[in-house]
Amino acid sequence: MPIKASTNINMDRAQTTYTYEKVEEIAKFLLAKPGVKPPKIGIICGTGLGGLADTLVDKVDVEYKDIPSFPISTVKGHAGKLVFGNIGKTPVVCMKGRFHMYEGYSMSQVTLPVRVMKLMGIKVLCATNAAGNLNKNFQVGDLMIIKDHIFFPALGGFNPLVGPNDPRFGPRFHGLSDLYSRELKAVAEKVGKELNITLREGVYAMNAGPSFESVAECKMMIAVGADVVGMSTCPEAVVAAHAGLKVFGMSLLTNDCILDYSFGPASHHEQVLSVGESRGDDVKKFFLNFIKAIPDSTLED
Ligand SMILES: O=P(O)(O)O[C@@H]1C[C@H](O)[C@@H](CO)O1
Ligand SMILES: Nc1nc2[nH]cnc2c(=O)[nH]1
Repeated sequence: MPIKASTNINMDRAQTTYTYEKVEEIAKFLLAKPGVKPPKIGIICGTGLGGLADTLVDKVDVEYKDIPSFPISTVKGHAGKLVFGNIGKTPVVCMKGRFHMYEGYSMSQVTLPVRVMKLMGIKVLCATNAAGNLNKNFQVGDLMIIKDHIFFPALGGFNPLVGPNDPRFGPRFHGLSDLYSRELKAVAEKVGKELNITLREGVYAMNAGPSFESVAECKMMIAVGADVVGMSTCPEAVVAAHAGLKVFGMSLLTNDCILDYSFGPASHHEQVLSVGESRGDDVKKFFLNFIKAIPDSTLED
């Protein structure tokens, strides 16, 4: 696909691009669409995992290109639309396609949808992703609950909260020691057991991408406590928690990271898509049941 120059892409570190009023305007634009109900849960579908959005009942699709000021998806496996609908009695919105730093989007662009979903009314953000496996006890195809993360770009200054802080989005300083909701993790564990789906738990590390990791980088990530590595999720999780949302994260392990120089060069994207396809049914089954198991009290103000 030819790449078109776009004014939509910039690499500013500061969170200056979208004011509260702009985010509110986008939220109101979406809520005014016929058939759209204020969602209680936002779900970000990772690479190859968009099938979950197709399972919603009473669906309304809105293409990113038709949403004012929204970025567009440029990656295979990310369809580029919001899908509103119901899971059981709960109104949800799925992002069928997310934005990544390596596409050239700023952190404010990557996380814009989270703030839009917050102003539309969500209380819980579920972020899914495809990730490379670093843990010798895990296997390709496993699902892993994210219990914590290592946000390498943020440690280097690319934190989505850099820049002037509007307190209507959240506080200036915000602790991350309980970033991934322990309450939602407990619900997920119970649902996994009931469905007989094995759920691993571990630490997700974010590499900005688009290069997959070198052997030395993989070894470094293992040494600092990462179980899997990907190219997303941390920015959205941080902005969601800053806004007071409960966050649940899940990785599908789509490939083993290469820890041995005897392997040739590997680019995993096609494998990522095919494992997403082959494990998609379990991901759908898990989320349909997980969303239904979230207590009403968790989705109240
Ligand atoms: O959007 P996610 O994090 O699921 O996508 C992963 C990271 C890259 O975008 C892509 C690599 O295949 O999959
Ligand atoms: N950084 C990174 N992201 C991925 N997404 C899916 N697999 C991988 C991987 O091995 N590394």
